[in-house]
Amino acid sequence: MSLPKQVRLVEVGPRDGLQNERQPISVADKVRLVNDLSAAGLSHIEVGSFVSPKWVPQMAGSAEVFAQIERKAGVTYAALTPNLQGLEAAIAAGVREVAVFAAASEAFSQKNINCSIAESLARFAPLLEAARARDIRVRGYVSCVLGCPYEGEVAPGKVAEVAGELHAMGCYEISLGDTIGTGTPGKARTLFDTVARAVPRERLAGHFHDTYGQALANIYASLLEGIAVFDSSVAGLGGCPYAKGASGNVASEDVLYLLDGLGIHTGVELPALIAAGQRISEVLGRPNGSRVARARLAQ
Ligand SMILES: CC(C)(COP(=O)([O-])OP(=O)([O-])OC[C@H]1O[C@@H](n2cnc3c(N)ncnc32)[C@H](O)[C@@H]1OP(=O)([O-])[O-])[C@@H](O)C(=O)NCCC(=O)NCCSC(=O)C[C@@](C)(O)CC(=O)[O-]
Repeated sequence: MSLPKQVRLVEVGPRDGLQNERQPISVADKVRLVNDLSAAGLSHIEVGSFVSPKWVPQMAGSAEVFAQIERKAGVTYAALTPNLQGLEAAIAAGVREVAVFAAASEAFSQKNINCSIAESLARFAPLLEAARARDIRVRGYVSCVLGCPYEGEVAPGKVAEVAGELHAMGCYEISLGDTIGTGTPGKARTLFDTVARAVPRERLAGHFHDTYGQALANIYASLLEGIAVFDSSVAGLGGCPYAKGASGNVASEDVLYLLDGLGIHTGVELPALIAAGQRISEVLGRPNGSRVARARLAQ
């Protein structure tokens, strides 16, 4: 299969990137990050989550962040919602696109959202129905697609089953999450090849964490499978609070450098993205997790 000419980057830094941070991050800093990202040309930004504040305290101020961001035309500002309560809160905050999140591993599902995979899908059904009635788009995630921190290997067929159900329920796109970053390129290809039998390829996205340094290789392998949507996190921020050892998502700057090098259009400007990542890294007092940013900033 030939490489896609265009890729949509879904920036998950403000949500997946910051959700695990224990130190307080001001609403102003979160708003600045989102605005910096849209200014860099990102057209799809996950701004926050409407989940239980007891489970993920860092996302508690998401409504305030949504109230204060500058909304650029043509940019999707999305939020994670685990249930109807989250959807209602998101709608009240002016959100027009939400994401539900399931897993391909029972143990991870229990740890992350306190229910089985089947219960989570049953919980998402009324959410999708309510969202459809109010013209809210819903994206779906499947976690642990290339390994689970509690169960180990995960069968591609199980991922296909969960992804297929989310798609059948009405999720317009399914993002496959290598939550703990254990995937390798051959496995990523087999995964997409398998899941594409249940969900059309153009409805699939890749969400790779870089824990084992395989994320860019996995993205390249996925491009070869015809996947043209990738989630990434500026400065490589983040990790899931319910996946011990999950480091940040692959850095958006590094993915952009790869795609620019392949001549694949994204609409995102590397210098502005590097500046956004460096700024939030300084706010957090962390080294910048993007290799490309570090190299460019050292020049
Ligand atoms: C799903 C629940 C709520 C179940 O949690 P539960 O305790 O089973 O829920 P419950 O329905 O029994 O409610 C318990 C309390 O939570 C409240 N509650 C209930 N729902 C909400 C809501 N939406 N917003 C705010 N509050 C809520 C509810 O009102 C109640 O409050 P109380 O009466 O005790 O004061 C909980 O487990 C939860 O919030 N989990 C979120 C976990 C999370 O956000 N994980 C990180 C995101 S997933 C991820 O990072 C992976 C991904 C997507 O990036 C892809 C990848 O890399 O794999």
